[in-house]
Amino acid sequence: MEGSVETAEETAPATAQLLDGIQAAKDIKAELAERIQVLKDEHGITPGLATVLVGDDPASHSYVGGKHKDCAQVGINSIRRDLPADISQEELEKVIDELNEDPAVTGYIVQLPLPKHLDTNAVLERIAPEKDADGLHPVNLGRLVLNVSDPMTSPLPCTPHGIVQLLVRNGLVLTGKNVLVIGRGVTVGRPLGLLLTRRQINATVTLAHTGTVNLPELLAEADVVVAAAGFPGMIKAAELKPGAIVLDVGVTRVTDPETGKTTLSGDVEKDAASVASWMSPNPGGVGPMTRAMLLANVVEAAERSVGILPGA
Ligand SMILES: Nc1nc(=O)c2c([nH]1)NC[C@@H]1CN(c3ccc(C(=O)N[C@@H](CCC(=O)O)C(=O)O)cc3)C=[N+]21
Repeated sequence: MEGSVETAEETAPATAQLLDGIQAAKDIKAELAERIQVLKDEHGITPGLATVLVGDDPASHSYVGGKHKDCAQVGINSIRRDLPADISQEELEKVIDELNEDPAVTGYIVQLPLPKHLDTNAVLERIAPEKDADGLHPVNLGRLVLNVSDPMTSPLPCTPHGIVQLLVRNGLVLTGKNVLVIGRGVTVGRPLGLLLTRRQINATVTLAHTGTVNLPELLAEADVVVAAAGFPGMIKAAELKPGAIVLDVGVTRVTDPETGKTTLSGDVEKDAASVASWMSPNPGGVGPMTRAMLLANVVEAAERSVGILPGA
């Protein structure tokens, strides 16, 4: 049109900056590799992560495989305990007791979900708190509630800690911000609320869930949205406050009814990037950070065991 000068900036669609979990996880792994070298050279110990996998769910197998690859990359020994789907509670608890006693195992995880006939809470409580690499033992979650949980004393849950690291490492400050966490699960939403409201982060947190009746109003006010509900595509661009920071945590396997092909889908629609200021992709966002924080928990457990204070 005559008289109007269009610049590239005006015509190009706005796109959020990337909260790149692959890059941040790579940086964290490089830092951990150095600390692992110190543990080996100066203290004569090699950190070891064990995984307990019950049954043959393909998704669980692929996650556990990824964790062992991560360990190899940074110099952590890894130990696999793959157990039959029909294992009894008693037999599984025997394996837990063995891992608690095994000096080669610095930390370990029991891959969730467990088959329905097993008592998950009883298994998680049986893990020695100092070997709890997931940070999900009641003692460690209790320390988080009591706000005596920092890397010096006990592990933090991996996904919430990974989310905080992803924000902090990109220079994002949350003091006084309205953070909307969607999902009250024990591994993400509930502990994340506790982590974000500590003085170091100082955010104002709203924890929404399936009983929430005013999600649109909450979204319109949210400076930061963490979607960890497990409903594919539930968050759309038009619902967000312009400039919001968006973290997509949910993962759902979606099977196309026509092709039968299965893909992973996050809770956030891709077009949200046109409204958000920062957005974590899925995959490539919080998932790799969760895995990096698992490694961090194992390294920190090893450091504590020889009297080094992690983070000191
Ligand atoms: N005791 C226990 N601890 C867990 O931490 C735990 C668990 N059980 N059960 C299952 C969930 C799920 N979870 C993921 C971690 C990383 C990715 C991840 O790295 N995802 C990649 C994509 C991987 C892919 O393509 O399959 C990404 O987001 O880029 C995914 C999922 C940990 N979990």
